[in-house]
Amino acid sequence: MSQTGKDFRFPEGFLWGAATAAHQIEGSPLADGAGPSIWTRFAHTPGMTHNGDTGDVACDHYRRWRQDVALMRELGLKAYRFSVSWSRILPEGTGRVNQSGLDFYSRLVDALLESGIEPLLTLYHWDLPAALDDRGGWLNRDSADWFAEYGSVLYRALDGRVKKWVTLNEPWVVTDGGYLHGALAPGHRSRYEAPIASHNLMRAHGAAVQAYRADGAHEIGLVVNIEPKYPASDGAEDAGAVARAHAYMNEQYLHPAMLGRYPERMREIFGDAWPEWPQADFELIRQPLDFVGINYYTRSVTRADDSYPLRAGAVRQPLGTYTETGWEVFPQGLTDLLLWFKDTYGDTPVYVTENGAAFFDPPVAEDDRIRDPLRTAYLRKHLRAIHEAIEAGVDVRGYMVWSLLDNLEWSLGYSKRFGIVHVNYETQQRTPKDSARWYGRVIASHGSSL
Ligand SMILES: CO[C@H](O)c1c[n+]2c([nH]1)[C@H](O)[C@@H](O)[C@H](O)[C@H]2CO
Repeated sequence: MSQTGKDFRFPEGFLWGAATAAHQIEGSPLADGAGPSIWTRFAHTPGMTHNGDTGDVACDHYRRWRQDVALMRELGLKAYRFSVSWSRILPEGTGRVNQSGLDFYSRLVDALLESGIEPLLTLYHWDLPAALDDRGGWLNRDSADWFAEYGSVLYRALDGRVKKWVTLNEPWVVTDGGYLHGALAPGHRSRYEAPIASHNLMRAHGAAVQAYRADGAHEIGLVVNIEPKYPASDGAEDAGAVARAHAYMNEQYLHPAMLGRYPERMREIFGDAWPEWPQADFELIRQPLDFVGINYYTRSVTRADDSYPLRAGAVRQPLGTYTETGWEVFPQGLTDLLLWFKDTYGDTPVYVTENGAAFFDPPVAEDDRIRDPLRTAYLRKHLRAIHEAIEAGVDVRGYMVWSLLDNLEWSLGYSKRFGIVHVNYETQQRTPKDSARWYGRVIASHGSSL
């Protein structure tokens, strides 16, 4: 029972876990026959990342994975969401399979299962093989076939031991960051390329799900980052800005995947840069899914502005609490989003596949503790927000905290720490923060102690 007297016990079978991604934690990007990814290239391009930080070492998880699985077990995790590095499996992106790469993930999965931890495997968490980028990457319509081929190699090797598969992590970030604004790999800045990359990502998602239905026998879904948009005023201009921002981030991916069409406003947003798509593409994209993963971090109070392409921007809240990445702490937004998802797309099961915060953490104290009360408070509030949505009828099946470990925060390098476990990057020492110990108690109590 929590201090409030309310019992926040979650449904039986609710899956409690933590999430990471290959490029952010593994290191050794070219070990044992692996090929380079677009992030290997991007991070080694001067000026692209904070301090020139790269994933060459990261959390050295490629070599320390046994220790990390033991840590997950000690913390009491029941699930672990991780991604596979495509270019470890297929160094050229297609064709030749690198058995050493398959063996790494096979050993990891077996260790998780032996520890009573369910693996959730993400096929694509942003690290496209560089060899495929050389062939046009997500701008090439063949990318759907490349991705389905890659998925099938993993399905055949791991399905059965892995029973929950994710095709893409956050196609919006891949497109907005990698093709429109250029802040993420491959660093393109084109309003014409962005819709093409985005559409091919969704075609690839559909092709990988189709391939799974042929090769796999368990569950597969899509992970999206969605963010509730609230108008800065009750004026018509801001209402229009909210509608555009909502369509661009939240509906642009879920509508084709769940409804087989784009939201009306995409052409308003991109104008002549928004192509006419063949109807057959929507039959490919809209594949029945076993679940949808929702990554939630913050909300956006939105007003009209002259930014491109949205003509909409976020308004900082003077009384808001903000994390180190500048995101407002707003747990109600998660409840609102989960209710919106159910109202818009129906009763497809949902996992909150990422939720967490970067705060400035103090150093390890003499008692070996790292006191991170702000992170614990953030996680508690968001878990309570999920509980509220479940009570309102949303079928939320699990929660993966972002992240298990402090790790490489993409272009921000190692400057932001999201982990419930601290990583000393000089020594690779892992130290569970207070939030990790607290989370373990929440899991053991099935949420009652929230
Ligand atoms: C824009 O926020 C997104 O929902 C989002 C936040 N995050 C993500 N997506 C990515 O999936 C992770 O790789 C990031 O490390 C993590 C923290 O930044």
